[in-house]
Amino acid sequence: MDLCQSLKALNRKCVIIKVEHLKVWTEEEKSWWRRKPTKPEVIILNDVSASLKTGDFVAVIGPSGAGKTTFLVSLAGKCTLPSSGTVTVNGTDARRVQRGVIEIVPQFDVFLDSISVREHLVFMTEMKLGSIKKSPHRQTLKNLLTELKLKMLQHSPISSLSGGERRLLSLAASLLSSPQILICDEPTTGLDSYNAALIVGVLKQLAASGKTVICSVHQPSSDLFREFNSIALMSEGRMVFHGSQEDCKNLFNRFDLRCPKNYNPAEFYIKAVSQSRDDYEKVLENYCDQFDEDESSSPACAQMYSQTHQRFWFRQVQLLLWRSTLTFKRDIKNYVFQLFLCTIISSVIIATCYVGISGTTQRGIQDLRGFLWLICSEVSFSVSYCALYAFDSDLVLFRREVGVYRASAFYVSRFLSLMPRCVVWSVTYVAIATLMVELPDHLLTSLKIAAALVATAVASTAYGLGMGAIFISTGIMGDVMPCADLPLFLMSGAFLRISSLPFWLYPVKYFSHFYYGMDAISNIYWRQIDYIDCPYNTTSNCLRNGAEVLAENGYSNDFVLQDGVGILCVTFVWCVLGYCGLKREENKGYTY
Ligand SMILES: Nc1ncnc2c1ncn2[C@@H]1O[C@H](COP(=O)(O)OP(=O)(O)OP(=O)(O)O)[C@@H](O)[C@H]1O
Repeated sequence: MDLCQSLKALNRKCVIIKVEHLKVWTEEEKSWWRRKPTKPEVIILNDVSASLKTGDFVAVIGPSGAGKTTFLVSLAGKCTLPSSGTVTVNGTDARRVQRGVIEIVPQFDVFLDSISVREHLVFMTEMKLGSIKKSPHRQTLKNLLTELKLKMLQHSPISSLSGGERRLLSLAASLLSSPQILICDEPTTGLDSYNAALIVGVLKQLAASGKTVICSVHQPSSDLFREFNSIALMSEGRMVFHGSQEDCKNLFNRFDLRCPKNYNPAEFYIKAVSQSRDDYEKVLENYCDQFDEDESSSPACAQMYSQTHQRFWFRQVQLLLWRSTLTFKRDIKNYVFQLFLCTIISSVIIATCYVGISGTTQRGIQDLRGFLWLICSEVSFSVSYCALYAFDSDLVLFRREVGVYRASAFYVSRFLSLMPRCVVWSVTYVAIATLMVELPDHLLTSLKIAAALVATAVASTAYGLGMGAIFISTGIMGDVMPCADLPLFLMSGAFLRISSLPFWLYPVKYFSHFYYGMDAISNIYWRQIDYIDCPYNTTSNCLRNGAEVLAENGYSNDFVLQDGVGILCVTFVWCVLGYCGLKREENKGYTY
């Protein structure tokens, strides 16, 4: 019986993952003007085959750049690079297995830092398992907090955790769904020996309980390395060896490659395949996959495991909003400061400049127009620029949480989380800025103007969020937005009579939230002005009442219906465009 046959006989366990002739590469990049290759195609994984069983606790080792992370991400079915070959989990393509069967703990943790450990885990439990009010879910969370020594830290903000504690939290979130296959990318890197041993101990227990645990490990100590019952040695994108520690030792010994006493075997194997190409080739030639082709289809392997499901869309929105509220509560000082700086100070400045103005005189018409434009533009610009960067900080988190919730739920929750700002900003502006202005029926008119500005602010938020989502990956939204703003605010009627617009530009006004906002608040004010004083000795044409002012600007007659429908349409269009931008980011896949 040759070595391969004896290995096969020894390893008759249930094969969970089967990797066959996996090849992963990056595509050649060309400059778009000269069509010359700027970056050649790079093969990252080259004809990798392996079979992983229940109870395997695999250490994936190899020199830097060997392809370990790419291999792990492919096992999890999350690799977005071009590939050929297959990765199957009990016969099903890894990319299509049920949610929660495979979980990956990436090398770099990404969390919403301002929330606490418990809040993060409650959010993940709710998203992955179901209501935290259900006793089994509460128990799962409690057990994980105890087993991973996170109980004492459960109320600490994630920002205050050490690197090791963050790793434990990442692991806890992955274990919530009780995955059959757990993949960890360098779980011990950067940890002290106590925390590294703690994590490896937990992972070993999981493997002993019948799960498959695969970890890439960077320079593991001899003690840690011994804990793994299987190793996968990679070099230059190839699987040099995969099997038990004993088999690896025997295989290397056959070629007179003996690990000296007291020498770390992991380091020895990595050194052997990195230093001598002959050794690497010899081992590679004699390495054989240890499992039969048909093992993955054995009845014992047919069970499917974890019970996770995606929550209803509305519940996802609610949970995401709950998480944003937690961040908001922690950052409340910041928001109050923003409110003071952006709104209170600027509205006080406006109020002091427009003391006592009234639209009942010819001179007052210009002042009133300027005043209305200022409050409309200040509100629109401040909320839209705030929304523009809303996804900037969240993108990495969003791409890390791909699959946990739907992109549409995330978009809607982000949009809704900005609504309080639209109300508070508009009401504060109107309340302060109109204090010294002479308005007919002051309170009622201010309330009407505030309501119109809230609606304009909602459309401006949709516009800012949409632009942010469309240009998010390029990071140029701050450059593009001012260009897009220009035609939109020219349509407001504040700088250019709408009736003077060339006919081909006329439709643009229907895309402008500035136009609808100005049209609404101008109508609210000027419709109440029945008489405008016209001095005898004036040389210019007099506007006799508010209706003439509105007509001169080119504002509408049926403003409630037109502006209401217009603002709804603009909001909807920007939301759809923004959602498409975010969906494009989601389609790029999981970031690791
Ligand atoms: N998306 C990508 N685009 C271009 N090159 C990539 C991409 N992902 C990986 N690579 C390249 O593929 C090679 C293997 O990367 P990988 O991260 O899988 O190696 P690794 O063994 O995990 O390395 P390390 O131990 O340093 O983390 C590296 O040379 C890397 O630069």
